[in-house]
Amino acid sequence: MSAPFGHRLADAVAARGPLCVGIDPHAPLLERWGLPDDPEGLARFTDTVVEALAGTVAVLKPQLAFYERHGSRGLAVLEDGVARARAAGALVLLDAKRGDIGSTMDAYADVLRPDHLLAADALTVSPYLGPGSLQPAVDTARQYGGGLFVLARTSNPDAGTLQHAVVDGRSVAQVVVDTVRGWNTPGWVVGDPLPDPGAVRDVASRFGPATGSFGVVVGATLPELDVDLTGLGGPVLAPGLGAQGGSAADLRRLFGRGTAVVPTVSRDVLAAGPDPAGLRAAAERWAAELTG
Ligand SMILES: O=C(O)c1cc(=O)[nH]c(=O)n1[C@@H]1O[C@H](COP(=O)(O)O)[C@@H](O)[C@H]1O
Repeated sequence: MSAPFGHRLADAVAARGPLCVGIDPHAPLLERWGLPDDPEGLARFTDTVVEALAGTVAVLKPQLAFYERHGSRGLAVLEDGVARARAAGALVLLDAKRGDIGSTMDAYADVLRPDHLLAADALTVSPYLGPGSLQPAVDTARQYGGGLFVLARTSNPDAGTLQHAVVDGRSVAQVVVDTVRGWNTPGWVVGDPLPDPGAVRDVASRFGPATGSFGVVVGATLPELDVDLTGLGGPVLAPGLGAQGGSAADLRRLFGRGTAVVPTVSRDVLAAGPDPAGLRAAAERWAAELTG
């Protein structure tokens, strides 16, 4: 088994900085890069991004939807891109937002197994079927040293319609955060009393050490941080930067300078292609802003 994802992420962030770049080959971006909207165009786009960035950024986050729309040939492009990104030293977070009943979730989580054709380091998952439905993915992640990022407070404007709903005095988003805090606490399972936030000793940031393998997604677009991340013990993936309006200043406003935050940018970096130097410069600009 590889080392636990949380440890590998902390090492990657220490060596390369916290930036995650999303690989989102939208049809308009392919066109802008002068590429056809077909598997060949997809392959050239993916190769270019991987070659330009996999040796320098901590995490690459391919968005599965943009590969699936090209059918099996698109998935073959993704398999190749994921393998090459990992070989070049980037962690790969597969953005698939999976969520289903346990038996199906178990199959989705197979992507965290090293022998899977798409073998990724971590996976985004949706908790809509209830925190317990994600348990098979937690088990697979633990077994193979993988990670999960669970949607908690997403970056889209109407996300609060569901995520602010209150269940037994806690918002849905808070239930998600508390569950992930539990998964980062040894021995805890869904249904147990919630672990004390202070139980995870806070050494790296006010959100706890970034060494847990289970993280949450909290958008950089939120007007205010309306979930309590204290003692989370794992990373916070923060999308919504650039194209969705979020900025480095928003990240600082929402999260302070906690090292456990992994900011992720897709279009705002990818628009600088297809020149690899342009892509690298755009990623470096974001990295500088985020750490500045
Ligand atoms: O899980 C995600 O990555 C995610 C969660 C969220 O709340 N908002 C969000 O935009 N994302 C993803 O992050 C990427 C954002 O792309 P850009 O807006 O181009 O940076 C897309 O692939 C989204 O699917």
